[in-house]
Amino acid sequence: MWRNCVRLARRGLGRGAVLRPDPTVSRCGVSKDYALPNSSWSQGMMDLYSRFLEMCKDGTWKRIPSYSNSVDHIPGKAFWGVHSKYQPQLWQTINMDTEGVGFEYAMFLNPSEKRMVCLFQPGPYLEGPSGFAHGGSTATIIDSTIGSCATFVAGRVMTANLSINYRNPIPLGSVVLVDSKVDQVEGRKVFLSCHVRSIDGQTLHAEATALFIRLDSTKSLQQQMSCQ
Ligand SMILES: CCCCCCCC(=O)SCCNC(=O)CCNC(=O)[C@H](O)C(C)(C)COP(=O)(O)OP(=O)(O)OC[C@H]1O[C@@H](n2cnc3c(N)ncnc32)[C@H](O)[C@@H]1OP(=O)(O)O
Repeated sequence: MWRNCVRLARRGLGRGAVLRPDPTVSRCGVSKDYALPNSSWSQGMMDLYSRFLEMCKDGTWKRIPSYSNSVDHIPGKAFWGVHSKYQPQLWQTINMDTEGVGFEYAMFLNPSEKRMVCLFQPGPYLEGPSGFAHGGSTATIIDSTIGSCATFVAGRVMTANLSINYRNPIPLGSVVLVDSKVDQVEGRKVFLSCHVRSIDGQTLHAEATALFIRLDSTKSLQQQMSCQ
C-alpha cells in the first residue's frame, strides 16, 4: 500500500519545519494510476472521460495520469531540480485507496490553449452541507487543477493566491468539469482562472482566479517553504 511505501517522516518540528519523504522508504507502489475509470465512476463520468480520450487521439488533449505525485507526469518543464532533495510525492495527496469515497477525478491538458480540465466526482468523505461537497474539497480540486496548469507552463510553482466564488453547491456523486486556463504570465507570476460547471454546462458551481509564483531558483526550496 502507498502509505506503507511512502511514509513521511516528520523532522525538525520547530520553526521552519517541513515534511520530507523518508529516504529509507522505497517508492515502490506509487505506480497506481488513480485517474483511470473504476466501478465508482458514474455513467456521466465515464461518458465525459470517453469524450476527452477521443480528443486525445489527434494530440489536441493529453490525459494526465495521477500517481499521487502527478507533478512527475505533467508534460513540459521539469518540476524538481536534479539536485533537489525534496521529492514530488509531497505534492499530490488527494487520492484515496478506497474507490469512490473521496476525490474521483481525471485531468486532461490542452497544451496549445494552456488549459487543464478536470472531471471531478466528489464522494461521501467530502461532504460539507448535507448531500453536498465541502467548499474546502472544491477548493482543493480547483487548486490541483489550476496548479497543474501553472506547473505545465512555469515548472516549479506554488499557490500565492486563490480566490473562489461559490455559486451553486455540488451534489455528492455528481460530475462536474473544472476548467482552468492560464490568462497571463508576468515574470515569475502566473495568473489563471477557472470555472466549475455541471457536465451539461447549465449550472455554474464555482469560479476562481489564482496567482501562482514560480519558485526562485536562487533560493533553496527549504528557504521558500520555511515558516520563518
Ligand atoms: C501538480 C501539482 C499541483 C499542486 C497544486 C497545489 C499547489 C499548492 O497548494 S501550494 C501550497 C499553498 N501555497 C503555499 O504554501 C505558498 C506559501 N507562500 C510561499 O511559499 C511564498 O510566498 C511564495 C513561494 C508563493 C512566493 O515567495 P517568493 O518566491 O519569495 O516570492 P516573492 O519574491 O515574495 O514574490 C514574487 C512576486 O510575487 C508577488 N507575490 C507573492 N505573493 C503574492 C500574493 N499572495 N499576492 C500577490 N502577489 C504576490 C510579490 O509581490 C512579488 O512581486 P514583484 O516581483 O512584482 O515584486
